[in-house]
Amino acid sequence: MGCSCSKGARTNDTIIDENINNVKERRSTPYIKPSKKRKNSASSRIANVGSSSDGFLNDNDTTLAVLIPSDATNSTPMSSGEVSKVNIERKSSRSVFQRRPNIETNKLGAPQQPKMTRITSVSNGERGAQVVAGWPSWLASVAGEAINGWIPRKADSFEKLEKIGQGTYSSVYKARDLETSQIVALKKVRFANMDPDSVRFMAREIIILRRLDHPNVMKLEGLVTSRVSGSMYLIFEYMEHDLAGLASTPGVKFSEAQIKCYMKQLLHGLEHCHSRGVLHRDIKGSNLLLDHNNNLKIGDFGLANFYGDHQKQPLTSRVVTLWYRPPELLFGSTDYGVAVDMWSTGCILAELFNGKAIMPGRTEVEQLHKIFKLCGSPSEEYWKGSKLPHATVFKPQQPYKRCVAETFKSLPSSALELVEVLLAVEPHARGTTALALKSEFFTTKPFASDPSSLPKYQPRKELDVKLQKEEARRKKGTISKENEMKQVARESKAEPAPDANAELVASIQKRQGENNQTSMSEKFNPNDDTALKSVMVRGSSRSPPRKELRMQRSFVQRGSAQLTKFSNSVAARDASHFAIANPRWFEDKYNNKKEKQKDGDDCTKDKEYAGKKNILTINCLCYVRMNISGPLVSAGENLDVMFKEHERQIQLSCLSG
Ligand SMILES: Nc1ncnc2c1ncn2[C@@H]1O[C@H](COP(=O)(O)OP(=O)(O)OP(=O)(O)O)[C@@H](O)[C@H]1O
Repeated sequence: MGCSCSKGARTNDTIIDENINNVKERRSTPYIKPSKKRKNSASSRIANVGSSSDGFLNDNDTTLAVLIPSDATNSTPMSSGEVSKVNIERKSSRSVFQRRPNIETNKLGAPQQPKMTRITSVSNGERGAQVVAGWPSWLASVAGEAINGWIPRKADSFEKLEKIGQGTYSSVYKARDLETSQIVALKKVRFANMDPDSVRFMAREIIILRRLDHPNVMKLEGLVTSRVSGSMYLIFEYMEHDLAGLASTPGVKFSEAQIKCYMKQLLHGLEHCHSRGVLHRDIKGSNLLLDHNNNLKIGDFGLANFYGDHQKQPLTSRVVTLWYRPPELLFGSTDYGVAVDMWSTGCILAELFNGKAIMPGRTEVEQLHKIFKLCGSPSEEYWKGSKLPHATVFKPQQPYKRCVAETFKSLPSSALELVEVLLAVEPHARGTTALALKSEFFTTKPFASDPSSLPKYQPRKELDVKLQKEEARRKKGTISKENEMKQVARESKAEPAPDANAELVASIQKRQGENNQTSMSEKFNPNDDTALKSVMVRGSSRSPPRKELRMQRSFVQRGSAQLTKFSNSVAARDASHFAIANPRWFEDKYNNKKEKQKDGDDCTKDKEYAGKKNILTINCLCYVRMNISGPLVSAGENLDVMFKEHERQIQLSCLSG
């Protein structure tokens, strides 16, 4: 899915056709008029309760309509030719409450890859109906498809209990559904001035979530929105844990059967996503949520997108958290498939046995180096056949030898075998979820445990929130040194590197590069506190070494031309300081036509989103310094020398810190 400002001359009607032809409505609950109450589903109830005391209703939410996923009972499939017509015609009479036709199937009954879905404006008639249903017009006009067929739930039918997570563009609250007494998670999405691009971005997440229906995929239960406040809540089942948090809990050690249990669920969930034409593109432990019975659900579809043969637009390569990012994305591939999720899955499998992340790179260059050192460099044929934008720059003069088996010799052989497959440097060799599920890892003893037979763990979310608050206070300098050390000791040992964090700096640099072809040394003043402030190396509380930026700076000077082309920097949370210190980035971010044309809409949106991730994410408990790096040599220079030098610089800067 791209966005409505994408290329091509397709009409809205065509777009609606595609969407309707390919969307399977997950809800089977018939639409119930708001005056009726339903008893069984959190998502299909309409409350009539008064205001909650926690302010949930205080920001104009008293006027909110509560949104309820709905379906009409009439769902007769129709030919694609009919769909558009009927859809357009029906919208006035049946408005938004019609059930969506099922996803198309091929002759064998297998679901066909959905065509690329575009978020698009709906017509006035449909929008009008959506507004009547309780949706704010700003939402209906931009994200009609995302809300189509659903009606709002009222905010006052939920009692907010506490904040349990802070995402990049969202806050997540634990809340009680007052109609069912069920505990749910409410993900509040903010929109800056109801900015259409961010609304579309959120809409893509909703459309994707609505297309998925599997026990191992987080289910979107419904939506709550405000006519006026510019925020919206996604309702999810409440999950007590996430895999990264659990794995890093002191005293928690997973057995082989337990790891199999989690991996099996992850692969089943992914299999479902892939079969529906969805790539997750951010598989990592913290996005794998677990309920109290150890049922795993893949969450956070904020970076997910559709893929497949129909996918004509390039996808962005700037997705997936760095530690879990496959080499083809680091090479700049914009035409990729399920293999990206398979790579991340391989990283998680090895990590669960290893007890810590296996390739914790801090820059994209370092990440690639770690990949080459562990998994070997790609074959000659791969390089020859590769049209990847950055491949020639990164081709080492001497191939790197693979040493996965030596590195993970302590793993059970069937696990190692699967790791070997999933961490193949060449994407086609990673196989599919189905193949992985048939591997010996799952078919030999000890078999995967039943989730409910696993130990029940103490919920950690509340603790995590406390830790985040402490961390925030610490950053403000209000926590004593002693407490700080305690804090560091509690930090997760396998906390991933900042999310898709190259994008922010890349965007900044790109924009700066386009406007001002000067070297980065002028852009990053090593004495500038905005770039250096509050930097903490993971697991250490020492202050940021200024040297690093200086060294990186001189590095950059050599390769500045390349750097403006594709910065591979890894910015930590502190990128936010930099971003904030560069307001022009904000001004430019939606106006850079050049970038849009070049990268396609998906790329642009994802970069913007990833940029936002850097700005807003504060839930990670670990911090790394901002490394300004990237392709530091011009094509033709010796890559091995570059890697060595890069590593030396990082080591030096760590030592000098
Ligand atoms: N259903 C849920 N139950 C409990 N906690 C949840 C649930 N969904 C999300 N969370 C928590 O809220 C936090 C943010 O959620 P999510 O990852 O969906 O948002 P995001 O803005 O995309 O975040 P990120 O920047 O980490 O990718 C996570 O740390 C997660 O643990």
